Amino acid sequence: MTTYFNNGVYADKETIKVSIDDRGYYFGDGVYEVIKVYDGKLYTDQEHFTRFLQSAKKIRMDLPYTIDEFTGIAKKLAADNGIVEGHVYIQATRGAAPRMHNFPGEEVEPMITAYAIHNPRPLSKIKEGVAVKTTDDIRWLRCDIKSLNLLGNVLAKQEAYDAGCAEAVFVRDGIVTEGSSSNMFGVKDGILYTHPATNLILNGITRRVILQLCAKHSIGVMEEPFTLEQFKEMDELFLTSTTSEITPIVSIDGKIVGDGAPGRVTERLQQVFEETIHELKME
Ligand SMILES: Cc1ncc(COP(=O)(O)O)c(CN[C@@H]2CONC2=O)c1O
Repeated sequence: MTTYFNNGVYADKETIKVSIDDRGYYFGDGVYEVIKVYDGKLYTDQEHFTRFLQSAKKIRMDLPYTIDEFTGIAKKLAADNGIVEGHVYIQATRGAAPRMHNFPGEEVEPMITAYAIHNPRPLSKIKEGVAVKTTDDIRWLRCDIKSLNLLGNVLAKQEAYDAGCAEAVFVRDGIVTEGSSSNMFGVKDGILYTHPATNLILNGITRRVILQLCAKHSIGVMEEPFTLEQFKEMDELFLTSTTSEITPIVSIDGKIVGDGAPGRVTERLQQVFEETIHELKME
């Protein structure tokens, strides 16, 4: 599998050597993106690479390429590896230097790696829905940065898996924020609710597509905080992410959501989301 490694080197993954002094390895000092590939084409790549540069800037790291240059790297990886349905993973760390918390000298360049892999759409989960488990949101207060600092997310996801659930729902001071690797949505009386895009959540690209689709199809939206109690009383729940698309939630902490099947508004959004994928394929 060809992999992108600093300065345009495309090599077999097994041949790439990353320094043990890399700050991503020491501190999680870096940022990342996951870009979906449908029918061999990148989906919402401009939005992902815009966020990639924004995340880097938020941690005071300058990346050496433009959005279009990153898009070119991702397209080449998808093409070189013959990816039809999958995703491109890309990350940038602050580079390799002797371990010290403060930033290394300017001679140390960011270390960028990327690869493209097959990853079929989770169609059964999208159709049937998943169970989720709540957990305290004990993460730092810059969840808006798509950083490599994912220990809080990893522990939450494992806690959900240990309980036989697919995702963890973070609750901070009684308010539902997001999932360990997804955004959270609820539907009550036909109105869509989701946490506002603040420092407490990642402003997901899929989340943005959903809100655009709601505006286009006249589905009311309330981007305001809601309590876990309110979340559990919603008629429908679903989660979104690049890899999960729109996945219905059929139970939360063992409590059945609605009638236990994906809701009407959820399925409508899945339908119009599917149309955006079809439009990409027709380009
Ligand atoms: C904490 C968190 N919130 C929300 C999202 C949804 O964002 P997107 O809609 O932009 O994907 C993700 C996606 N995380 C990526 C998506 O797939 N795997 C990941 O780690 C995430 O990690």
